[in-house]
Formats: sequence, structure tokens, C-alpha cells
Amino acid sequence: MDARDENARLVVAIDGPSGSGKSSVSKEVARRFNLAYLDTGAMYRAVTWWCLHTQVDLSDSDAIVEATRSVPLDMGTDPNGERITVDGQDVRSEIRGDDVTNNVSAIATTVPAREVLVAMQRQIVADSGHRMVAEGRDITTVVAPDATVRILLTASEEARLARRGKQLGAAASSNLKDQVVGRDAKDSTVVNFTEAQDGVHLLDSSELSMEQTVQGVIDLVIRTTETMTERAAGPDQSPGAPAQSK
Ligand SMILES: Nc1ncnc2c1ncn2[C@@H]1O[C@H](COP(=O)(O)OP(=O)(O)OP(=O)(O)O)[C@@H](O)[C@H]1O
Ligand SMILES: Nc1ccn([C@H]2C[C@H](O)[C@@H](COP(=O)(O)O)O2)c(=O)n1
Repeated sequence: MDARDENARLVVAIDGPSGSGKSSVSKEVARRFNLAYLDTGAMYRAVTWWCLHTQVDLSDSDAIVEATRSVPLDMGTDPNGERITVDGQDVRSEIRGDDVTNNVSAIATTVPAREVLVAMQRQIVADSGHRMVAEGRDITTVVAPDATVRILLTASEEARLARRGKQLGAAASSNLKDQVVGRDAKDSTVVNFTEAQDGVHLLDSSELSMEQTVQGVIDLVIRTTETMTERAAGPDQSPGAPAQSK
């Protein structure tokens, strides 16, 4: 399999904690391989925004599930331009605000709401022709366990807090640590995104630059697809190749 073949299926699944660099790295990898890109965290955020907008009681799990089933969400997958609308309204900036960030775990920890979102996400991967980088918390384990390449992207708590602080600048909330570390603690009660499962590559970006991290993912994609090609070709039959045992 050639990772640059525009017709071949290539799904890259990336999970990791908040601030590990999933969105920035995934978007760039998608651009380099000409793949679609799915930010599944943005979907959880869009549902949260919809619940707040329509005054759904976030302590009522049935109401959350109903809102998740009926949310009029349109999710773009172009890595060069984000499109996220709910009921026709562009919510790209609203879903990154404190209101949504501080409440999103209520949706993420409602298991039947997750099932609805996972089904939507699988459909979006299929609609891309299985040519996509998808990132979140359960992509390698639940949404696309059969992805071509599965990566757990981590970084130390210190690095993640520093990155998020720098990214938000003056807009950083006084409870930044809670928004990063506290949110991860709540979310990880329902999904495991802290330990790499079997077949999932661990990539620690604590000491890496953005470009080095992107390159780390690209190397894994190239190595995996080359191995798949070699396996598909079977044993080397060329003259001089080592004899194969029967
Ligand atoms: N290896 C890296 N070195 C330095 N900065 C990085 C690195 N990777 C990402 N960043 C920066 O860290 C910030 C957070 O990255 P990003 O938003 O991609 O994280 P995330 O894992 O998607 O977070 P969340 O899950 O909370 O959305 C961004 O400003 C990004 O440019
Ligand atoms: N596959 C996913 C993606 C995201 N979440 C939850 C966990 C986060 O608190 C929230 C927002 O994600 P972010 O934008 O910070 O990546 O959504 C999840 O549970 N599963």
C-alpha cells in the first residue's frame, strides 16, 4: 500500500489528552497526505453548545441523549477550513468558549450520547471514502479500531498546560488547569486515552516541536503502509532471496 495513492483507503486515528497537540498535528498530517480531517471533540462541543442554547438540563441524561440524537449539526472535514454549524449557525468560536469547555464533560460522560456520536463519526469516516485523519479520545479504540494507523499522542501535563496557556494568551481562563487536567480526569472515567492499547503507537511530544511531531506521525504512516505492502506481496521470490521454510 502506498500512503500517497489517492485511491487507497488510509485512516489515521489519533487520540490523546487535552492540549497534547491532536488537532494541530492531525490537520497538518491530513494536508500533507491530502486526506479529510475530523475533529470529534468539536462534535462533543457542538452538542454541548446546542444543549446550553436550548436550555437542556445537563443533569438529565435522557434529555442529553435526545438532544444528541436531534442536534442539527453540520460538520465539515476540510483540513484547510473548519466548518461547524448547528441549526445553520456558525458555532466555531462559541464552542471554544468557557461555557462550553466547562460543561462538555457532561455530554462526554453520558454513555448513550457517546454511542450516538460514535455512529455519526463512523458515517463521516465512511463518507470520506475511508481517507481521513480523525482525532479525539476513543478513535483508536471505539470509532475506528480498524484504522490503518492508530496513535496515542501524549505530552507531559506541564507541556500541555504551557501550550494551552500560550495558545489562549490573555483569553486564558483562571481555571486553565481545571479545563485541561480536571476535564481529562472526568472524561477518562468513560474512555481510556492515557494508555496505548495493543497495536496503538505511543508518540510523546513533550520534547518535540510541532514539525517534529507531525514528522513523527508521517513516519509511522509511511512505515505502516510499507509493511502492509510487503506483507501483501508475500515472501520474496527473487533469485538470491533467502529460502522460505515450508
Ligand atoms: N509538539 C508541539 N510543540 C509545541 N506546541 C505544540 C505542539 N503540538 C501542539 N502545540 C500547540 O499546543 C496547542 C494545543 O494544541 P491542540 O489544540 O492541537 O491540542 P489538542 O490535543 O487538540 O487539544 P484539545 O483536545 O483540548 O482540543 C496549540 O497552540 C498548538 O500549536
Ligand atoms: N472522541 C472524543 C472527543 C472528545 N471527547 C470529549 C472530551 C473533551 O472534554 C471534549 C472536547 O474535546 P476537545 O475539543 O478538547 O478535544 O470532548 C470525547 O469524549 N471523545
